[in-house]
Amino acid sequence: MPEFLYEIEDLVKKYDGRTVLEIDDLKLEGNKIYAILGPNGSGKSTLLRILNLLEEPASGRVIFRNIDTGRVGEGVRLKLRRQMCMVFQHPYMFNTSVYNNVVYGLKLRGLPAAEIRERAEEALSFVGLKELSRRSAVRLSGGETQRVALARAIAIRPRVLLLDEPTANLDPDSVALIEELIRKVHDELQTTVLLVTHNLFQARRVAEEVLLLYQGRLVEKAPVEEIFNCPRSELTKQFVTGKMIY
Ligand SMILES: Nc1ncnc2c1ncn2[C@@H]1O[C@H](COP(=O)(O)OP(=O)(O)OP(=O)(O)O)[C@@H](O)[C@H]1O
Repeated sequence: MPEFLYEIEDLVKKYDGRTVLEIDDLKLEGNKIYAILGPNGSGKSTLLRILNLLEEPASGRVIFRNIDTGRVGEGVRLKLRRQMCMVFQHPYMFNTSVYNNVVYGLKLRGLPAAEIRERAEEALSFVGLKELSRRSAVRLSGGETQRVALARAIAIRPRVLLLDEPTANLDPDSVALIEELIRKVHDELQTTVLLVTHNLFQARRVAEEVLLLYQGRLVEKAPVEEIFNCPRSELTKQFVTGKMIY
């Protein structure tokens, strides 16, 4: 087992020549829940996409489980990507049943039919939606849609779950349910979770460690209690106390 799940070294990401992310050193452990916080445009989603190997940095290294992802071919990269799963704020649902949406990634991976069925049923039970399996996935509430997206991700049994604002625009009950599921995925399936959120309270409730980004830089990375109670950086202090204007 590698000591770190991810190691980032001297990473620079640019869009149209403009640097949007610059992280010198970041190490993430396996089997933890991390929240990624920061103002709009601070690079949270970009960091998530880079960790998901969806995008490559302009320079620097992204090491996943001791493998330098910039030095491998497409085949290995795909294998690494299949250990990760990203869930978006507005997950895309195929216009078919909930069940068919959950089995999609499993079919893509060519798993045997019996295992596909077993995993899909297990995942739908996990998120408490077994009774909705035959329903149309495009006619669900926002909270149900997120739970189907989580079931679809869980069925793949990823090592890392990357969540980009999964509860934005949900009502408080749905938010509570999704947060409970995030913890359950971590506790019962030993999945590492990286959660991008604007909700400071959510970070406090769910995360074990917090990363604060500001203008593309990693300002602070610390256990959740430290970030909220005794942050080292003045910027973090301003951010968590709501005094940062942005
Ligand atoms: N595909 C792209 N092309 C050009 N610029 C981009 C692209 N994606 C992001 N950016 C820019 O990169 C910077 C970081 O964006 P990013 O979406 O990662 O921030 P964020 O912290 O997730 O923001 P938010 O909280 O608003 O979602 C922003 O200035 C954004 O405009």
